[in-house]
Formats: sequence, structure tokens, C-alpha cells
Amino acid sequence: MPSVDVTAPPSPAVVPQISLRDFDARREEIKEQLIDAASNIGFFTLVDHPIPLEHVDAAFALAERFFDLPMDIKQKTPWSAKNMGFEYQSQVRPSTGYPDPKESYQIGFRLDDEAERCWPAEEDCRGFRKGAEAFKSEVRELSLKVMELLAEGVGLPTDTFTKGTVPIQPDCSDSMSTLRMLKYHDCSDKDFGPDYFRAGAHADFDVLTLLFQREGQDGLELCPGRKLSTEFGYGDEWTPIKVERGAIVINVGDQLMRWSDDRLKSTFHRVRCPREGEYKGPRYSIGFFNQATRDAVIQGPNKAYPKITGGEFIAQAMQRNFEAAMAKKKLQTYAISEETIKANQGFEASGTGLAKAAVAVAAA
Ligand SMILES: O=C(O)CCC(=O)C(=O)O
Ligand SMILES: [Fe+2]
Repeated sequence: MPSVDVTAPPSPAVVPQISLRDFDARREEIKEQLIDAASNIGFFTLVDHPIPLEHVDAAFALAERFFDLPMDIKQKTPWSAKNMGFEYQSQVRPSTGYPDPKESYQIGFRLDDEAERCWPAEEDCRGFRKGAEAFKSEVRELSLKVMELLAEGVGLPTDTFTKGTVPIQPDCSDSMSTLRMLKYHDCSDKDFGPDYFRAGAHADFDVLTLLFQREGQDGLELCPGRKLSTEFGYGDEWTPIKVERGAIVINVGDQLMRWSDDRLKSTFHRVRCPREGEYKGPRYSIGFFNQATRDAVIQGPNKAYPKITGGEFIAQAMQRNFEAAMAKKKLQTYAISEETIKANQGFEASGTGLAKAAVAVAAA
């Protein structure tokens, strides 16, 4: 009998590309392709979608305009626990134990005073709010289409995920969904070695993530969860997702995995640092995170898990992440700099709520 070599590394995953061409006529076919990709790998790219390239370029230009501002101006709109505002090197991943070397600015859907104060003043960043709002709406519009097909495909009412992420009208105060502009720091003249990541391995907490990347700024890699044979995939084979102009990378998050009774897979991914000979300048990306509203009740068609609200789900995920980050204490690979600690001072809350964890671990 032939023996099976269990030590052989798994073969790299193939990330399916799905075209939305002739959407109305091909709706059923596209639904099947989405379900197939989401069930088998949890990641796919979307092409022939309605978002014009110029709009994506304009959104990246806005992101650059914002991130180029002096730190004290950016800190006028600090991140709030409602998932909006600016943070700097404060997102600690349990897989690494150090904060991702990046900064980000998040835009939510809430319409209250707290949301209002998260916007940079017009005189600080001309045209930012108008442009970012327009892009956010456009991306949300597209994500609705995808989420409707995914809901039908797993046997739930069409509007389950769309109603459960951003209530359409009129009150969005419950929303945790967010458009997030990201800038990973310049790595020129630095050599971090193979164990240092721009974004440490993680799975997203949300329902569905849409990610825009820029050509020449690669680094995103994925490792489907079922192939993870070691903690966070160290030593496993990771599949790079090369940036392709116009293609949007989409992935299933943990909330959708639970909402589909684990049929759709939330897959581990990470952003590696550039290697010698590769472009080492900053990397920009823009993610749209469809997150369940605080009160949305998450339960799959076969009721494989008890009901949980979006709010409870996130609270539990944050707690797990916090504990894992504390347990990891891997800060020997990366000492939090004075600059980071100073930059985070005065923040009411920061990053994913894990900044305190970072500082606490640094002090331990
Ligand atoms: O910036 C990227 O390419 C990936 C970002 C990501 O995975 C995240 O923010 O959850
Ligand atoms: Fe992610």
C-alpha cells in the first residue's frame, strides 16, 4: 500500500477570480462561483465590477493626502471605539505580539457627534471628507451585491447580511462597518528578517472584507485555515496574492463563517515585509469591513451554534485577541519605540482597543 507523506508541505492555494460581467443575466452562475470560492478557500478576487479604476486611484490619492499630514494634525481625529478615526502602530496581532508597523484612518457610517469629530477639518485636508464618503458608498453598494448572493447561497434570506451589517435607512448609529485606509511604513534601508510582518497573521472578525491594493506594493499572503498545521501558519505554505490592477480582493470573515454554520471559511492572511531587491517603500491599501451591527442576531441556517449578537461576537473576539497578545509576549523581536508610545499618548482609545495591551506588554 503506498504510504502517505504527512510531512509534505501543502500545495499553495489557488485564489479564484470571479467576473461580475452581465451580472443580471449571470446572477445564478456568479452565486455558485462565489459560494464555491468562499467555501473552499475563503478568498477570491472580483473583476468586471462597477467601481471605475479612476475612483480607486482617487481614493488612494486621498489616503496619501491624509497620511502625509503632520502627526499632530492626524491626531486631532483619534480612533474611537466606534471604529472611526486615526491610529498609529497600535494594532497588536496575537500572532506576532507587536503592533503592525502601520497607521490607519477609519470611516464609519454613524451620523452622531462622535462620528462628526472623527472627520479631519476641511482646511487641514481639502476634499477628503467628500471624496472618502463617495468611495465608501460605492464600495458598500458593491458589497451588498456580493453579500446578497452569499446569503442566498447558504440558504438564508437575501437581505440577512446586508440588513445585519449596515441598516440601509435612516439610522446608521448601530453600524460597526468601516472603510479603512492603511499605510504600512517605509522599509527602505531596513532588514527585518523573515519573522517580521507588516500585518501579522490573522483572520478578520467581520462578515466580508473588500480590499483594494496598489500595483507594485505586494505582500498579502493567505493560508486557508484548514491547512494551518502550526500556530498561525508559521512553517506552512502561504499563497501570495499578487496585486492586479482593477481586481478587488474579497475575503470571508469570522462572523460570516459562524453565520453560515462554518460553510464559508474565514481564512488566515498576513502582509509580509518586502524582501531584498523588492520595492521597500510604503504600502497603501484600503479595506472595507462589513461588520455585523451591535444588535444583529447571528445564527446559521442549520443553527449549528447558539444565537449571538454582533456586539457580543466582537467583544468576545477582542477579549480572545487581547489575552492571546498578552500571552505571546513576543516583544523581543520588536521593541515598541519611544516614538510609538509618544504618538499614542493622549488617544482616548486606540487601534483595535489593543493599544493598552501593547503598552502593558512592553512594560511587563
Ligand atoms: O493591507 C492589507 O493588504 C491587508 C489588511 C488586512 O488584512 C486587515 O486590515 O485586516
Ligand atoms: Fe485582514
